[in-house]
Amino acid sequence: MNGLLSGKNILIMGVANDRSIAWAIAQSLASQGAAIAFTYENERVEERVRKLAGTLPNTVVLPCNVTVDTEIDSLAATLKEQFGVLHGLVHSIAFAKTEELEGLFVDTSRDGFALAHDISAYSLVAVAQRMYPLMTEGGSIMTMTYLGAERAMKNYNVMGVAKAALEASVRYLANDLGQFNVRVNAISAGPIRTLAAKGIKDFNSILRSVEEKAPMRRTTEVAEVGDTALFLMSHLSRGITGEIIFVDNGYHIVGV
Ligand SMILES: NC(=O)c1ccc[n+]([C@@H]2O[C@H](COP(=O)([O-])OP(=O)(O)OC[C@H]3O[C@@H](n4cnc5c(N)ncnc54)[C@H](O)[C@@H]3O)[C@@H](O)[C@H]2O)c1
Repeated sequence: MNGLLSGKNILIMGVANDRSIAWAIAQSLASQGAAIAFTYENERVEERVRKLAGTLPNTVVLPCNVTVDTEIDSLAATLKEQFGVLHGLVHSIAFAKTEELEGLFVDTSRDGFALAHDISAYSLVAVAQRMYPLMTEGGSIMTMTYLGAERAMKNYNVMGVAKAALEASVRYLANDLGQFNVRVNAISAGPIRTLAAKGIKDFNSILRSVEEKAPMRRTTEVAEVGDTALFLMSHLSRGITGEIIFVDNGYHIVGV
């Protein structure tokens, strides 16, 4: 097959089920010929991830809980063995305690703040650190963020602060890794009903407000994010790094 990503090896982290944004990204990348390595967080999701990966050609499935450095080390070693060269990394991982995603941000606990930042922001740095040395032919790294990084949004709370750290990390990583021909960007997606979104209180009212106010008058479809990820992973975006690209049907540009 001669696609935009033929001959490219891409690591996708963050598939939990067929609603995961990472899964939509995988489908877009596979449609253009990418060979994909998937990771799963733990045994609870392993079976589901293996089943999904099995529906695409050229895939491998490996474990990686991003809070454990040794698991990221083993992942890098296995990828080096299996792929030799890596061309892309998709980071689509976040977590905060449910109780921190409602009520007031001012009530955030020390533990909850640290955990949300560890999994949702630091993990990008931890993974990029071990993967860029495998990108010997140049590479593209991307992560997933949300408007709550820039605006104080009801119930998003500590996750918004973690996303702000993630977006700043994108810029610092981009500045570091450009010299190795590695680009680092983020997609800021509009709200999409996924497992992670279930944790956010009143998610339905957020979707309704987007339908009313977004210039395109509709919510974000997961395939729209997948196709932008395809652009970011391909040579078509070779001049873009350190950028946050909104895929939200224009919602973020609208005032009252
Ligand atoms: N759904 C939305 O509305 C929306 C909007 C903008 C950004 N995002 C972001 O998109 C990304 C993907 O979320 P999603 O909506 O597809 O939900 P999802 O629940 O399908 O994906 C979240 C993933 O994070 C993984 N994860 C959590 N803790 C982990 C750990 N310790 N180690 C390894 N993996 C871990 C989970 O296994 C899961 O695969 C997240 O960063 C999320 O914040 C989501």
